[in-house]
Amino acid sequence: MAANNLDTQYALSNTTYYAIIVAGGSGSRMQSALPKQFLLLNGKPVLMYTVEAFYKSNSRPSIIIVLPKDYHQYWLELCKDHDFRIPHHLVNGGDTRFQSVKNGLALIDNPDAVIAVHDAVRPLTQVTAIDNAFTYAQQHGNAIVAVKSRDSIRQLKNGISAALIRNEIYLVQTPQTFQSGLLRRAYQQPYRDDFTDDASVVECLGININIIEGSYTNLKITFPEDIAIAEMLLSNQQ
Ligand SMILES: Nc1ccn([C@@H]2O[C@H](COP(=O)(O)OP(=O)(O)OP(=O)(O)O)[C@@H](O)[C@H]2O)c(=O)n1
Ligand SMILES: C[C@](O)(CO)[C@H](O)COP(=O)(O)O
Repeated sequence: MAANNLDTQYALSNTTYYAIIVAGGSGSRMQSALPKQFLLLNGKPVLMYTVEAFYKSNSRPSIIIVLPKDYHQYWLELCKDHDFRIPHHLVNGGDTRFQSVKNGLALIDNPDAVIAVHDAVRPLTQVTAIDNAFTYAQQHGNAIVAVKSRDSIRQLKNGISAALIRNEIYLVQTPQTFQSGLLRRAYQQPYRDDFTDDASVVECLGININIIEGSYTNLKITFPEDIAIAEMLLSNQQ
């Protein structure tokens, strides 16, 4: 675990809300030499937009950024270049998103914490979604943001396709927010390939996952074309 050595370093111990921003991936589908969390959107790195959204929220969580271990120095230099001073702590990423979340969790020892896990590569998340997720999880144990499918949905199995009921289908996003004890217990389970998000890990404990309203613009930057879409959406927001 590496600590951020900017003058933004601060103690994690006594806030209730925490955000684990997972930026430990390599972005293979983006096919760029630089991991996508550091790519520029209208001149500013993706990860900075994401951290800013949490910093601007009313919840004002303590922020933990999970980075690939070879990119800590690179990030610190980016922070200096962009005069980025939002307080945060840095942790090494793992080989999977699951392991990266686990590494972030290891930094939090407050049993009363409410923890949001968020993809670094969702820079367009709205502050209201962050606040709603924290508040809902504090009251009900967990909350994930998701949007209803706008397209018709079919499932293809063994060559046979079948329509699914669209109104029952949600597309899951982040933040995904949980009471600390629950998330910690969930991440003690052995890794499985079908753990594609935090909700799937927690659900494995037999817990019902609460869905709250997300936004269609909460894009996950995954493929090269997503950069232009994100830049356009950001320009519209300003
Ligand atoms: N070992 C990993 C893998 C992913 N992530 C993070 O999880 C988020 C969502 O993952 P994804 O979009 O799949 O990112 P990558 O794994 O980097 O992309 P790809 O699957 O295309 O390689 C990203 O912010 C990514 O940095 C992480 O922290 N640690
Ligand atoms: C966590 C997530 O963003 C929810 O939609 C998604 O599951 C990440 O998936 P990926 O395969 O790591 O892109």
